Amino acid sequence: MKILTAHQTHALDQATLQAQGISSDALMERAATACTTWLLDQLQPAFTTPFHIFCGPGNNGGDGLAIARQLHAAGYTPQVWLLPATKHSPDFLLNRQRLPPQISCTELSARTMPALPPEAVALDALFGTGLSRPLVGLAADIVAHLNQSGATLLAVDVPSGLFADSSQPAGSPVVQARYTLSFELPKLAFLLPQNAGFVGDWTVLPIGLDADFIHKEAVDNHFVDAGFLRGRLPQRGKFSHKGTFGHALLLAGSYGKMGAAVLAARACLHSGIGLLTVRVPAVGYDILQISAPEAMVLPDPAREFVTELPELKPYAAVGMGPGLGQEASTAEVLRQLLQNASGRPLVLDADALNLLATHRELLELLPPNSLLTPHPKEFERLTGEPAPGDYHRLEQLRNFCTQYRCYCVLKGAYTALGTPDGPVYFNSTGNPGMASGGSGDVLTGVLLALRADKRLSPLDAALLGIFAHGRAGDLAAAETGQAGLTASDLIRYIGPALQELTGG
Ligand SMILES: NC(=O)C1=CN([C@@H]2O[C@H](COP(=O)(O)OP(=O)(O)OC[C@H]3O[C@@H](n4cnc5c(N)ncnc54)[C@H](O)[C@@H]3O)[C@@H](O)[C@H]2O)[C@@H](O)CC1
Ligand SMILES: Nc1ncnc2c1ncn2[C@@H]1O[C@H](COP(=O)(O)OP(=O)(O)O)[C@@H](O)[C@H]1O
Ligand SMILES: [K+]
Repeated sequence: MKILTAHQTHALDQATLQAQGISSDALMERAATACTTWLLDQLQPAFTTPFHIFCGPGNNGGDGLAIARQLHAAGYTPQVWLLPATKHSPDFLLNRQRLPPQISCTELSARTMPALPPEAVALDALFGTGLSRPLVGLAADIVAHLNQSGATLLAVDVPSGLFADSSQPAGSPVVQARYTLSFELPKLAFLLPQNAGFVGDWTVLPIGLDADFIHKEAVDNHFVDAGFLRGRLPQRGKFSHKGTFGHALLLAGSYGKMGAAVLAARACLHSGIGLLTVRVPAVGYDILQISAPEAMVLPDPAREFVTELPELKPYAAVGMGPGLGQEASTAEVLRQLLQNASGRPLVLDADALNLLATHRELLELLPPNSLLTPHPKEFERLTGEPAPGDYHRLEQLRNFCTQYRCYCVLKGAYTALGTPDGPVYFNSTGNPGMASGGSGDVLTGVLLALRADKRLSPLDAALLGIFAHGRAGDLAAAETGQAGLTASDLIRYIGPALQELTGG
Protein backbone atom coordinates (compact mmCIF):
# COMPACT_ATOMS: atom_id res chain seq x y z
CA MET A 1 0.00 0.00 0.00
CA LYS A 2 1.21 3.48 -0.75
CA ILE A 3 1.40 6.05 2.02
CA LEU A 4 0.22 9.41 0.73
CA THR A 5 0.99 12.80 2.24
CA ALA A 6 -1.91 15.00 3.41
CA HIS A 7 -1.43 17.01 0.23
CA GLN A 8 -1.63 13.90 -1.96
CA THR A 9 -4.68 12.71 -0.02
CA HIS A 10 -6.56 15.85 -1.01
CA ALA A 11 -5.51 15.33 -4.63
CA LEU A 12 -6.75 11.73 -4.40
CA ASP A 13 -10.15 12.98 -3.20
CA GLN A 14 -10.42 15.31 -6.17
CA ALA A 15 -9.29 12.63 -8.62
CA THR A 16 -11.93 10.28 -7.21
CA LEU A 17 -14.72 12.83 -7.66
CA GLN A 18 -13.63 13.41 -11.26
CA ALA A 19 -13.09 9.78 -12.21
CA GLN A 20 -16.32 8.53 -10.67
CA GLY A 21 -18.43 11.58 -11.50
CA ILE A 22 -19.71 11.86 -7.93
CA SER A 23 -20.21 14.86 -5.67
CA SER A 24 -17.98 15.50 -2.67
CA ASP A 25 -20.87 14.99 -0.25
CA ALA A 26 -21.44 11.53 -1.76
CA LEU A 27 -17.82 10.67 -0.97
CA MET A 28 -18.26 12.02 2.54
CA GLU A 29 -21.33 9.82 2.91
CA ARG A 30 -19.22 6.79 1.94
CA ALA A 31 -16.58 7.71 4.51
CA ALA A 32 -19.21 8.18 7.21
CA THR A 33 -20.96 4.92 6.31
CA ALA A 34 -17.66 3.05 6.58
CA CYS A 35 -17.09 4.53 10.07
CA THR A 36 -20.63 3.88 11.27
CA THR A 37 -20.54 0.30 10.03
CA TRP A 38 -17.21 -0.32 11.74
CA LEU A 39 -18.49 1.21 14.95
CA LEU A 40 -21.61 -0.91 15.06
CA ASP A 41 -19.84 -4.12 13.98
CA GLN A 42 -16.75 -3.83 16.15
CA LEU A 43 -17.99 -2.10 19.30
CA GLN A 44 -21.48 -3.61 19.21
CA PRO A 45 -22.75 -0.72 21.33
CA ALA A 46 -25.98 -0.97 23.35
CA PHE A 47 -28.75 1.38 22.19
CA THR A 48 -28.28 3.24 25.46
CA THR A 49 -24.61 4.00 24.75
CA PRO A 50 -24.02 7.73 25.10
CA PHE A 51 -22.41 8.80 21.78
CA HIS A 52 -20.85 12.28 21.81
CA ILE A 53 -19.67 13.52 18.46
CA PHE A 54 -17.25 16.47 18.38
CA CYS A 55 -17.21 18.24 15.03
CA GLY A 56 -14.74 20.79 13.67
CA PRO A 57 -15.49 23.29 10.89
CA GLY A 58 -14.10 21.33 7.92
CA ASN A 59 -14.81 18.05 6.20
CA ASN A 60 -13.63 16.06 9.20
CA GLY A 61 -16.49 17.73 11.08
CA GLY A 62 -18.73 16.97 8.09
CA ASP A 63 -17.87 13.28 8.48
CA GLY A 64 -18.85 13.55 12.15
CA LEU A 65 -22.21 15.11 11.32
CA ALA A 66 -22.98 12.40 8.76
CA ILE A 67 -22.01 9.69 11.27
CA ALA A 68 -24.35 11.29 13.84
CA ARG A 69 -27.22 11.16 11.33
CA GLN A 70 -26.46 7.53 10.48
CA LEU A 71 -26.26 6.50 14.15
CA HIS A 72 -29.59 8.21 14.74
CA ALA A 73 -31.10 6.31 11.81
CA ALA A 74 -29.78 3.08 13.34
CA GLY A 75 -31.67 3.77 16.56
CA TYR A 76 -29.00 5.46 18.69
CA THR A 77 -29.17 8.84 20.42
CA PRO A 78 -25.97 10.67 19.55
CA GLN A 79 -25.26 14.18 20.79
CA VAL A 80 -23.35 16.57 18.55
CA TRP A 81 -20.94 19.23 19.81
CA LEU A 82 -19.72 21.88 17.38
CA LEU A 83 -16.48 23.81 17.56
CA PRO A 84 -17.41 27.46 16.90
CA ALA A 85 -15.79 28.85 13.72
CA THR A 86 -16.28 31.76 11.34
CA LYS A 87 -15.91 29.59 8.22
CA HIS A 88 -17.19 26.12 7.44
CA SER A 89 -16.62 23.78 4.50
CA PRO A 90 -19.61 23.41 2.11
CA ASP A 91 -20.01 19.72 2.97
CA PHE A 92 -19.97 20.53 6.67
CA LEU A 93 -22.83 22.99 6.08
CA LEU A 94 -24.75 20.50 3.95
CA ASN A 95 -24.52 17.82 6.62
CA ARG A 96 -25.37 20.35 9.32
CA GLN A 97 -28.60 21.00 7.38
CA ARG A 98 -29.25 17.28 6.99
CA LEU A 99 -28.94 16.66 10.73
CA PRO A 100 -32.36 15.53 12.01
CA PRO A 101 -33.79 18.06 14.47
CA GLN A 102 -34.17 15.31 17.10
CA ILE A 103 -30.37 15.17 17.47
CA SER A 104 -29.13 17.51 20.17
CA CYS A 105 -26.56 19.83 18.60
CA THR A 106 -24.74 22.34 20.80
CA GLU A 107 -22.03 24.87 20.12
CA LEU A 108 -19.09 24.32 22.46
CA SER A 109 -17.71 27.01 24.71
CA ALA A 110 -15.47 26.99 27.76
CA ARG A 111 -18.67 26.76 29.83
CA THR A 112 -20.49 24.09 27.78
CA MET A 113 -18.07 21.16 27.90
CA PRO A 114 -20.18 18.01 28.13
CA ALA A 115 -19.76 15.60 30.99
CA LEU A 116 -18.37 12.37 29.54
CA PRO A 117 -18.99 9.28 31.68
CA PRO A 118 -16.59 6.33 31.23
CA GLU A 119 -19.23 4.36 29.29
CA ALA A 120 -19.50 7.16 26.70
CA VAL A 121 -18.09 6.80 23.21
CA ALA A 122 -16.66 10.13 22.02
CA LEU A 123 -16.02 10.59 18.31
CA ASP A 124 -13.26 13.01 17.51
CA ALA A 125 -14.23 14.65 14.21
CA LEU A 126 -12.61 17.99 15.01
CA PHE A 127 -9.71 18.03 12.54
CA GLY A 128 -8.35 15.57 10.01
CA THR A 129 -5.82 15.96 7.23
CA GLY A 130 -6.68 19.65 6.90
CA LEU A 131 -4.95 20.53 10.18
CA SER A 132 -2.72 23.46 9.34
CA ARG A 133 -1.29 24.48 12.71
CA PRO A 134 -1.13 23.19 16.29
CA LEU A 135 -4.33 23.43 18.31
CA VAL A 136 -4.73 26.34 20.74
CA GLY A 137 -7.60 27.97 22.62
CA LEU A 138 -10.95 26.23 22.82
CA ALA A 139 -9.89 23.39 20.46
CA ALA A 140 -6.96 22.64 22.78
CA ASP A 141 -9.29 22.75 25.80
CA ILE A 142 -11.67 20.26 24.18
CA VAL A 143 -8.79 17.89 23.42
CA ALA A 144 -7.64 18.09 27.05
CA HIS A 145 -11.23 17.50 28.20
CA LEU A 146 -11.56 14.43 25.94
CA ASN A 147 -8.19 13.01 27.00
CA GLN A 148 -8.90 13.17 30.71
CA SER A 149 -12.52 11.97 30.41
CA GLY A 150 -12.00 8.20 30.51
CA ALA A 151 -14.54 7.80 27.67
CA THR A 152 -13.69 5.57 24.69
CA LEU A 153 -12.17 7.97 22.17
CA LEU A 154 -12.52 7.18 18.51
CA ALA A 155 -10.76 9.44 16.02
CA VAL A 156 -12.17 9.93 12.55
CA ASP A 157 -9.35 9.79 9.96
CA VAL A 158 -6.63 11.24 12.25
CA PRO A 159 -6.57 12.06 15.98
CA SER A 160 -7.16 15.81 16.10
CA GLY A 161 -3.99 17.82 16.58
CA LEU A 162 -1.82 15.16 14.93
CA PHE A 163 -0.25 16.08 11.60
CA ALA A 164 -0.58 13.21 9.13
CA ASP A 165 3.00 13.34 7.89
CA SER A 166 5.10 15.70 10.00
CA SER A 167 5.83 16.40 13.65
CA GLN A 168 3.73 18.69 15.75
CA PRO A 169 5.69 20.84 18.22
CA ALA A 170 6.47 18.98 21.46
CA GLY A 171 3.65 19.28 23.97
CA SER A 172 0.99 20.57 21.55
CA PRO A 173 -2.42 19.04 22.24
CA VAL A 174 -3.42 15.86 20.40
CA VAL A 175 -6.37 13.54 21.00
CA GLN A 176 -5.28 10.26 22.61
CA ALA A 177 -7.57 7.96 20.67
CA ARG A 178 -8.35 4.38 21.61
CA TYR A 179 -9.20 3.73 17.96
CA THR A 180 -8.45 5.63 14.77
CA LEU A 181 -10.54 4.97 11.68
CA SER A 182 -8.82 6.20 8.56
CA PHE A 183 -9.74 5.97 4.90
CA GLU A 184 -8.27 3.80 2.12
CA LEU A 185 -4.55 4.15 2.97
CA PRO A 186 -2.60 4.50 6.22
CA LYS A 187 -0.96 7.77 7.24
CA LEU A 188 2.76 7.99 7.93
CA ALA A 189 2.08 9.35 11.44
CA PHE A 190 0.44 6.04 12.44
CA LEU A 191 3.69 4.11 11.99
CA LEU A 192 5.98 6.14 14.22
CA PRO A 193 6.62 5.24 17.87
CA GLN A 194 6.28 8.88 18.99
CA ASN A 195 2.58 8.78 18.04
CA ALA A 196 1.63 5.48 19.65
CA GLY A 197 -0.19 7.23 22.49
CA PHE A 198 -2.37 9.25 20.08
CA VAL A 199 -3.35 6.80 17.36
CA GLY A 200 -4.31 3.71 19.40
CA ASP A 201 -5.47 0.78 17.28
CA TRP A 202 -5.82 2.10 13.76
CA THR A 203 -7.84 0.66 10.91
CA VAL A 204 -8.01 1.64 7.28
CA LEU A 205 -11.51 1.51 5.83
CA PRO A 206 -11.81 1.18 2.05
CA ILE A 207 -14.10 3.83 0.53
CA GLY A 208 -13.43 3.26 -3.17
CA LEU A 209 -10.94 6.09 -3.77
CA ASP A 210 -9.52 6.21 -7.30
CA ALA A 211 -7.22 3.19 -7.75
CA ASP A 212 -5.72 4.61 -10.92
CA PHE A 213 -4.53 7.76 -9.14
CA ILE A 214 -3.05 5.68 -6.32
CA HIS A 215 -1.30 3.43 -8.82
CA LYS A 216 0.31 6.33 -10.68
CA GLU A 217 1.23 8.57 -7.76
CA ALA A 218 4.91 8.51 -6.78
CA VAL A 219 5.41 8.20 -3.03
CA ASP A 220 8.28 8.21 -0.53
CA ASN A 221 6.76 5.58 1.77
CA HIS A 222 5.01 2.24 1.42
CA PHE A 223 3.13 0.02 3.86
CA VAL A 224 3.83 -3.66 3.24
CA ASP A 225 0.86 -5.91 3.90
CA ALA A 226 0.31 -9.56 2.93
CA GLY A 227 -1.38 -8.58 -0.34
CA PHE A 228 1.73 -6.67 -1.37
CA LEU A 229 3.98 -9.75 -1.08
CA ARG A 230 1.75 -12.79 -1.56
CA GLY A 231 3.14 -15.01 -4.31
CA ARG A 232 6.43 -13.11 -4.53
CA LEU A 233 8.47 -16.01 -3.14
CA PRO A 234 8.90 -18.42 -6.07
CA GLN A 235 8.06 -22.06 -5.55
CA ARG A 236 10.93 -24.55 -5.50
CA GLY A 237 11.18 -26.27 -8.87
CA LYS A 238 10.72 -30.03 -9.00
CA PHE A 239 14.30 -30.66 -10.15
CA SER A 240 15.97 -28.17 -7.84
CA HIS A 241 18.95 -29.28 -5.74
CA LYS A 242 20.81 -27.77 -2.84
CA GLY A 243 22.95 -25.71 -5.22
CA THR A 244 19.85 -23.99 -6.56
CA PHE A 245 19.25 -22.03 -3.36
CA GLY A 246 22.77 -20.96 -2.64
CA HIS A 247 25.49 -21.67 -0.11
CA ALA A 248 25.69 -19.03 2.62
CA LEU A 249 28.48 -18.19 5.02
CA LEU A 250 27.61 -16.85 8.47
CA LEU A 251 30.23 -15.28 10.75
CA ALA A 252 28.83 -15.16 14.26
CA GLY A 253 29.35 -15.84 17.93
CA SER A 254 31.98 -15.29 20.59
CA TYR A 255 32.63 -16.72 24.04
CA GLY A 256 29.37 -16.33 26.00
CA LYS A 257 27.35 -15.35 22.92
CA MET A 258 27.19 -18.56 20.95
CA GLY A 259 23.40 -18.52 21.26
CA ALA A 260 23.21 -15.66 18.76
CA ALA A 261 25.15 -17.75 16.23
CA VAL A 262 22.91 -20.76 16.83
CA LEU A 263 19.71 -18.74 16.42
CA ALA A 264 20.88 -17.05 13.22
CA ALA A 265 22.12 -20.35 11.80
CA ARG A 266 18.94 -22.23 12.62
CA ALA A 267 16.77 -19.41 11.23
CA CYS A 268 18.79 -19.48 8.01
CA LEU A 269 18.32 -23.25 7.74
CA HIS A 270 14.57 -22.83 8.18
CA SER A 271 14.36 -20.14 5.48
CA GLY A 272 15.21 -22.19 2.43
CA ILE A 273 19.01 -21.97 2.25
CA GLY A 274 20.64 -24.70 0.13
CA LEU A 275 23.81 -25.02 2.23
CA LEU A 276 25.09 -23.15 5.25
CA THR A 277 28.59 -22.86 6.65
CA VAL A 278 29.12 -21.08 9.93
CA ARG A 279 32.38 -19.49 11.02
CA VAL A 280 32.54 -19.45 14.81
CA PRO A 281 35.35 -19.12 17.36
CA ALA A 282 36.82 -22.50 18.30
CA VAL A 283 34.85 -22.50 21.53
CA GLY A 284 31.66 -22.66 19.48
CA TYR A 285 32.47 -25.74 17.45
CA ASP A 286 30.62 -28.38 19.50
CA ILE A 287 27.81 -26.01 20.29
CA LEU A 288 27.05 -25.37 16.63
CA GLN A 289 27.48 -28.95 15.50
CA ILE A 290 25.04 -30.18 18.12
CA SER A 291 22.42 -27.46 17.88
CA ALA A 292 22.42 -27.05 14.10
CA PRO A 293 23.49 -30.38 12.58
CA GLU A 294 22.41 -29.29 9.09
CA ALA A 295 25.09 -26.58 9.07
CA MET A 296 28.79 -27.08 8.40
CA VAL A 297 31.13 -25.45 10.87
CA LEU A 298 34.47 -23.80 10.16
CA PRO A 299 36.03 -23.08 13.55
CA ASP A 300 38.31 -20.06 13.78
CA PRO A 301 41.88 -20.66 14.96
CA ALA A 302 41.15 -18.33 17.90
CA ARG A 303 39.27 -19.72 20.87
CA GLU A 304 36.91 -16.86 21.82
CA PHE A 305 36.49 -14.59 18.79
CA VAL A 306 36.37 -14.75 15.03
CA THR A 307 39.75 -13.50 13.84
CA GLU A 308 40.16 -14.85 10.31
CA LEU A 309 37.98 -14.59 7.22
CA PRO A 310 37.55 -17.92 5.38
CA GLU A 311 38.06 -18.13 1.62
CA LEU A 312 34.87 -16.61 0.15
CA LYS A 313 34.82 -18.43 -3.16
CA PRO A 314 32.18 -21.11 -2.33
CA TYR A 315 29.61 -18.69 -0.98
CA ALA A 316 26.64 -17.01 -2.63
CA ALA A 317 26.03 -14.62 0.28
CA VAL A 318 27.68 -13.73 3.58
CA GLY A 319 26.11 -12.72 6.89
CA MET A 320 28.12 -11.27 9.73
CA GLY A 321 27.38 -9.94 13.17
CA PRO A 322 25.24 -11.83 15.68
CA GLY A 323 27.12 -12.26 18.95
CA LEU A 324 30.53 -11.52 17.37
CA GLY A 325 32.00 -9.10 19.88
CA GLN A 326 34.12 -6.13 18.85
CA GLU A 327 37.72 -7.29 19.03
CA ALA A 328 40.24 -5.44 16.84
CA SER A 329 40.93 -8.70 14.97
CA THR A 330 37.20 -9.08 14.24
CA ALA A 331 37.15 -5.55 12.82
CA GLU A 332 39.95 -6.65 10.50
CA VAL A 333 37.81 -9.61 9.37
CA LEU A 334 35.01 -7.18 8.56
CA ARG A 335 37.38 -4.97 6.56
CA GLN A 336 38.56 -7.96 4.52
CA LEU A 337 34.97 -9.06 3.96
CA LEU A 338 33.96 -5.64 2.66
CA GLN A 339 37.00 -5.48 0.40
CA ASN A 340 36.67 -8.99 -0.99
CA ALA A 341 32.91 -9.48 -1.26
CA SER A 342 33.13 -9.17 -5.08
CA GLY A 343 29.43 -8.68 -5.61
CA ARG A 344 28.28 -11.27 -3.05
CA PRO A 345 25.26 -10.04 -1.10
CA LEU A 346 26.18 -9.09 2.48
CA VAL A 347 23.91 -9.06 5.53
CA LEU A 348 25.44 -7.09 8.42
CA ASP A 349 23.94 -7.07 11.91
CA ALA A 350 24.71 -6.36 15.55
CA ASP A 351 28.47 -6.20 16.24
CA ALA A 352 29.29 -5.96 12.54
CA LEU A 353 27.30 -2.69 12.65
CA ASN A 354 28.93 -1.58 15.90
CA LEU A 355 32.32 -2.19 14.28
CA LEU A 356 31.27 -0.11 11.27
CA ALA A 357 30.31 2.66 13.68
CA THR A 358 33.61 2.59 15.59
CA HIS A 359 35.81 2.11 12.49
CA ARG A 360 34.00 4.64 10.34
CA GLU A 361 36.44 4.35 7.43
CA LEU A 362 34.90 0.89 6.85
CA LEU A 363 31.59 2.54 5.90
CA GLU A 364 33.23 3.78 2.73
CA LEU A 365 33.98 0.16 1.78
CA LEU A 366 30.34 -1.01 2.01
CA PRO A 367 29.54 -2.76 -1.28
CA PRO A 368 26.37 -1.47 -3.01
CA ASN A 369 23.17 -3.36 -2.13
CA SER A 370 24.53 -4.48 1.26
CA LEU A 371 21.75 -5.18 3.76
CA LEU A 372 22.18 -3.73 7.27
CA THR A 373 19.84 -4.56 10.14
CA PRO A 374 20.28 -2.08 13.01
CA HIS A 375 17.89 -1.50 15.88
CA PRO A 376 17.48 2.22 16.65
CA LYS A 377 20.48 2.34 19.01
CA GLU A 378 22.75 0.64 16.48
CA PHE A 379 21.44 2.99 13.81
CA GLU A 380 22.28 5.98 15.99
CA ARG A 381 25.83 4.65 16.33
CA LEU A 382 26.01 4.22 12.54
CA THR A 383 24.90 7.78 11.78
CA GLY A 384 26.94 9.15 14.65
CA GLU A 385 24.16 11.50 15.79
CA PRO A 386 21.02 10.98 17.88
CA ALA A 387 17.70 11.70 16.17
CA PRO A 388 15.54 14.27 17.96
CA GLY A 389 12.38 12.51 16.71
CA ASP A 390 11.05 9.75 14.51
CA TYR A 391 10.64 11.93 11.40
CA HIS A 392 14.25 13.01 11.73
CA ARG A 393 15.35 9.37 12.08
CA LEU A 394 13.38 8.51 8.96
CA GLU A 395 15.23 11.20 7.01
CA GLN A 396 18.52 9.88 8.41
CA LEU A 397 17.53 6.42 7.17
CA ARG A 398 16.76 7.74 3.69
CA ASN A 399 20.01 9.72 3.57
CA PHE A 400 22.10 6.81 4.86
CA CYS A 401 20.70 4.40 2.27
CA THR A 402 21.10 6.78 -0.65
CA GLN A 403 24.61 7.79 0.45
CA TYR A 404 25.89 4.21 0.82
CA ARG A 405 23.61 2.69 -1.85
CA CYS A 406 22.51 0.11 0.70
CA TYR A 407 19.36 -1.42 2.20
CA CYS A 408 18.94 -0.70 5.88
CA VAL A 409 16.37 -2.39 8.13
CA LEU A 410 15.52 -0.07 11.02
CA LYS A 411 14.02 -2.60 13.42
CA GLY A 412 11.08 -2.14 15.77
CA ALA A 413 7.30 -2.15 15.55
CA TYR A 414 6.60 -1.30 11.88
CA THR A 415 10.22 -2.05 10.93
CA ALA A 416 11.28 0.41 8.21
CA LEU A 417 13.36 -0.76 5.25
CA GLY A 418 15.36 2.05 3.65
CA THR A 419 16.45 1.49 0.04
CA PRO A 420 19.24 2.91 -2.15
CA ASP A 421 16.83 4.95 -4.28
CA GLY A 422 15.06 6.52 -1.30
CA PRO A 423 11.65 4.88 -0.81
CA VAL A 424 11.02 3.43 2.65
CA TYR A 425 8.91 0.30 3.21
CA PHE A 426 7.14 -0.15 6.56
CA ASN A 427 6.43 -3.71 7.68
CA SER A 428 3.01 -4.65 9.01
CA THR A 429 3.72 -7.89 10.88
CA GLY A 430 5.19 -8.63 14.30
CA ASN A 431 4.21 -7.98 17.90
CA PRO A 432 5.72 -6.83 21.21
CA GLY A 433 6.38 -10.47 22.15
CA MET A 434 9.35 -10.17 19.78
CA ALA A 435 10.93 -7.49 21.95
CA SER A 436 13.24 -10.00 23.63
CA GLY A 437 16.83 -11.07 23.09
CA GLY A 438 17.55 -13.12 19.99
CA SER A 439 14.69 -11.98 17.72
CA GLY A 440 17.12 -9.88 15.71
CA ASP A 441 19.55 -12.78 15.32
CA VAL A 442 16.71 -14.80 13.81
CA LEU A 443 16.00 -12.00 11.33
CA THR A 444 19.65 -12.03 10.22
CA GLY A 445 19.43 -15.74 9.48
CA VAL A 446 16.21 -15.36 7.50
CA LEU A 447 17.60 -12.47 5.45
CA LEU A 448 20.85 -14.31 4.76
CA ALA A 449 18.96 -17.25 3.28
CA LEU A 450 16.81 -15.02 1.07
CA ARG A 451 19.78 -12.93 -0.11
CA ALA A 452 21.57 -16.16 -1.09
CA ASP A 453 18.60 -17.11 -3.29
CA LYS A 454 19.50 -15.78 -6.73
CA ARG A 455 15.89 -15.82 -7.85
CA LEU A 456 15.09 -12.86 -5.61
CA SER A 457 15.95 -9.18 -6.11
CA PRO A 458 17.62 -7.47 -3.12
CA LEU A 459 14.40 -5.56 -2.44
CA ASP A 460 12.12 -8.61 -2.56
CA ALA A 461 14.51 -10.65 -0.41
CA ALA A 462 14.52 -7.95 2.25
CA LEU A 463 10.76 -7.34 2.16
CA LEU A 464 9.89 -11.04 2.22
CA GLY A 465 12.32 -11.73 5.05
CA ILE A 466 11.16 -8.88 7.26
CA PHE A 467 7.50 -9.69 6.68
CA ALA A 468 7.93 -13.46 7.25
CA HIS A 469 9.95 -12.84 10.43
CA GLY A 470 7.14 -10.72 11.90
CA ARG A 471 4.47 -13.10 10.68
CA ALA A 472 6.34 -15.99 12.33
CA GLY A 473 6.20 -13.91 15.52
CA ASP A 474 2.44 -13.48 15.16
CA LEU A 475 1.87 -17.18 14.48
CA ALA A 476 4.11 -18.16 17.39
CA ALA A 477 2.48 -15.67 19.80
CA ALA A 478 -0.91 -17.20 19.02
CA GLU A 479 0.49 -20.37 20.57
CA THR A 480 2.79 -19.05 23.33
CA GLY A 481 1.31 -15.67 24.17
CA GLN A 482 3.50 -12.56 23.80
CA ALA A 483 5.29 -12.89 27.14
CA GLY A 484 6.10 -16.54 26.49
CA LEU A 485 7.48 -15.94 23.00
CA THR A 486 11.18 -16.72 22.52
CA ALA A 487 13.42 -16.34 19.50
CA SER A 488 13.47 -20.15 19.22
CA ASP A 489 9.67 -20.12 18.88
CA LEU A 490 10.03 -17.69 15.98
CA ILE A 491 12.21 -20.16 14.14
CA ARG A 492 9.56 -22.88 14.29
CA TYR A 493 7.11 -20.64 12.44
CA ILE A 494 9.34 -19.18 9.74
CA GLY A 495 8.56 -22.06 7.40
CA PRO A 496 4.76 -21.56 7.62
CA ALA A 497 5.20 -17.79 7.30
CA LEU A 498 7.28 -18.15 4.15
CA GLN A 499 4.85 -20.72 2.78
CA GLU A 500 2.05 -18.12 2.95
CA LEU A 501 4.07 -15.89 0.63
CA THR A 502 4.98 -18.60 -1.85
CA GLY A 503 3.27 -18.80 -5.20
CA GLY A 504 3.56 -18.85 -8.95
N1 LIG B 1 -9.39 11.82 2.25
C1 LIG B 1 -10.52 11.21 2.03
O1 LIG B 1 -10.50 10.22 1.44
C2 LIG B 1 -11.79 11.78 2.55
C3 LIG B 1 -11.72 12.79 3.48
N2 LIG B 1 -12.77 13.18 4.16
C4 LIG B 1 -12.59 13.97 5.39
O2 LIG B 1 -12.11 15.24 5.12
C5 LIG B 1 -11.09 15.57 6.04
C6 LIG B 1 -10.28 16.69 5.53
O3 LIG B 1 -11.15 17.79 5.48
P1 LIG B 1 -10.67 19.30 5.39
O4 LIG B 1 -9.68 19.42 4.30
O5 LIG B 1 -11.88 20.13 5.34
O6 LIG B 1 -9.87 19.52 6.71
P2 LIG B 1 -10.25 19.38 8.26
O7 LIG B 1 -11.67 19.12 8.47
O8 LIG B 1 -9.27 18.43 8.80
O9 LIG B 1 -9.87 20.81 8.85
C7 LIG B 1 -9.85 21.96 8.05
C8 LIG B 1 -10.51 23.14 8.74
O10 LIG B 1 -9.89 23.33 10.00
C9 LIG B 1 -9.24 24.61 10.04
N3 LIG B 1 -8.03 24.41 10.83
C10 LIG B 1 -6.94 23.71 10.48
N4 LIG B 1 -6.06 23.68 11.49
C11 LIG B 1 -6.65 24.36 12.52
C12 LIG B 1 -6.25 24.67 13.84
N5 LIG B 1 -5.08 24.26 14.33
N6 LIG B 1 -7.08 25.39 14.63
C13 LIG B 1 -8.27 25.79 14.17
N7 LIG B 1 -8.71 25.53 12.91
C14 LIG B 1 -7.90 24.84 12.10
C15 LIG B 1 -9.02 24.99 8.62
O11 LIG B 1 -8.93 26.38 8.47
C16 LIG B 1 -10.29 24.40 7.97
O12 LIG B 1 -11.39 25.24 8.20
C17 LIG B 1 -10.39 14.25 6.23
O13 LIG B 1 -9.57 14.19 7.37
C18 LIG B 1 -11.58 13.32 6.31
O14 LIG B 1 -12.09 13.24 7.62
C19 LIG B 1 -14.06 12.49 3.91
O15 LIG B 1 -15.12 13.32 4.11
C20 LIG B 1 -14.17 12.01 2.50
C21 LIG B 1 -13.06 11.21 2.07
N1 LIG C 1 7.02 -4.18 19.57
C1 LIG C 1 7.43 -4.88 18.50
N2 LIG C 1 6.59 -5.11 17.47
C2 LIG C 1 7.01 -5.80 16.40
N3 LIG C 1 8.27 -6.29 16.24
C3 LIG C 1 9.14 -6.09 17.21
C4 LIG C 1 8.78 -5.37 18.38
N4 LIG C 1 9.88 -5.32 19.18
C5 LIG C 1 10.87 -5.98 18.53
N5 LIG C 1 10.44 -6.44 17.35
C6 LIG C 1 11.25 -7.14 16.34
O1 LIG C 1 12.16 -8.04 16.99
C7 LIG C 1 13.49 -7.91 16.46
C8 LIG C 1 14.42 -7.44 17.57
O2 LIG C 1 15.72 -7.27 17.07
P1 LIG C 1 16.94 -6.76 17.98
O3 LIG C 1 16.58 -5.49 18.67
O4 LIG C 1 18.14 -6.76 17.12
O5 LIG C 1 17.01 -7.88 19.08
P2 LIG C 1 18.22 -8.85 19.49
O6 LIG C 1 19.49 -8.12 19.24
O7 LIG C 1 18.00 -9.10 20.93
O8 LIG C 1 18.08 -10.07 18.67
C9 LIG C 1 13.37 -6.95 15.29
O9 LIG C 1 13.18 -7.64 14.09
C10 LIG C 1 12.14 -6.12 15.63
O10 LIG C 1 11.51 -5.60 14.49
K1 LIG D 1 -10.22 13.70 13.80
